[in-house]
Amino acid sequence: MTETVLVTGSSRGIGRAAALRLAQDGYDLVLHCRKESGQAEAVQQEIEALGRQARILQFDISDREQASEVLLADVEAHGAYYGVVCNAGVARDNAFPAIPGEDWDLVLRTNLDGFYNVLNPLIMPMVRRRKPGRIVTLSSVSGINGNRGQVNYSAAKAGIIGATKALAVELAKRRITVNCVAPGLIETDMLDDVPVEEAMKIIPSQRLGKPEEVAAAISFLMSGDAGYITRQVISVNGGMC
Ligand SMILES: NC(=O)c1ccc[n+]([C@@H]2O[C@H](COP(=O)([O-])OP(=O)(O)OC[C@H]3O[C@@H](n4cnc5c(N)ncnc54)[C@H](O)[C@@H]3O)[C@@H](O)[C@H]2O)c1
Ligand SMILES: CC(C)C1=CC=C(C(=O)O)[C@@H](O)[C@H]1O
Repeated sequence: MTETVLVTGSSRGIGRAAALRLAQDGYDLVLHCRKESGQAEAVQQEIEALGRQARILQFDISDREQASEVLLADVEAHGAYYGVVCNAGVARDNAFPAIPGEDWDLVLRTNLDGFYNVLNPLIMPMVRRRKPGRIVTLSSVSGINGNRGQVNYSAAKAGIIGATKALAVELAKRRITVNCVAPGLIETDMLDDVPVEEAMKIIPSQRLGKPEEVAAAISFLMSGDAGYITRQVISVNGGMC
């Protein structure tokens, strides 16, 4: 039977690339978007053209009730997932004294609370499958190193690493691995406001990464070959440290 993987925020960027790569790997997909269903439908069509199935869920990952309701209804209708990629995320950059409270809350509620809101309803159905499973979260070089202008984002992304490692310990004996991918600067809409020429000075590879290069790491962690890898953070960042 074909296994199913949920990728949050899969209408564009890294999430889209991950969904397409996982479809090429042979999984059926549960795509997810907050509201822009046109882009998600385009990804759905690309996946169906690859011969795999894809359905689309819509919810705001910072909305605990909505996330739980939509996810539990999908699991009830189609069964528990083999894999989950917690990819959706936002940044609202500013020097710390200038971060308004609402941008602190938005970034923490989306990136860090999103971990709980998406995974909490899904874990017990995955455990009850009594089969191997895979969870991959998305942190950032900012979560590992801390980054100027990203105190809110760095806090949330560091929190994701801690949460990922702790959940990995809880689920290891259930054969469910939990790992994190930490990208550096990747060519997506998220970089629209980032001064890329400045950033280039700190990237040894001297180029931005491609969403497909992050998707390749996610693909490996999702695979059967990665069954003995858990509680790890894999950086995809051109050598930034
Ligand atoms: N692009 C980079 O350089 C970079 C670097 C490190 C980490 N990341 C991380 O990778 C992940 C993907 O980023 P990307 O570069 O593809 O960005 P992106 O902005 O292109 O995509 C982010 C996706 O998340 C969705 N999303 C955001 N908030 C949401 C919410 N509240 N509810 C539902 N969906 C929501 C967006 O709609 C979008 O589809 C993010 O977690 C990001 O923090 C990106
Ligand atoms: C280092 C800096 C230019 C940077 C790191 C990580 C990002 C991310 O989206 O995770 C970027 O926003 C960027 O600020």
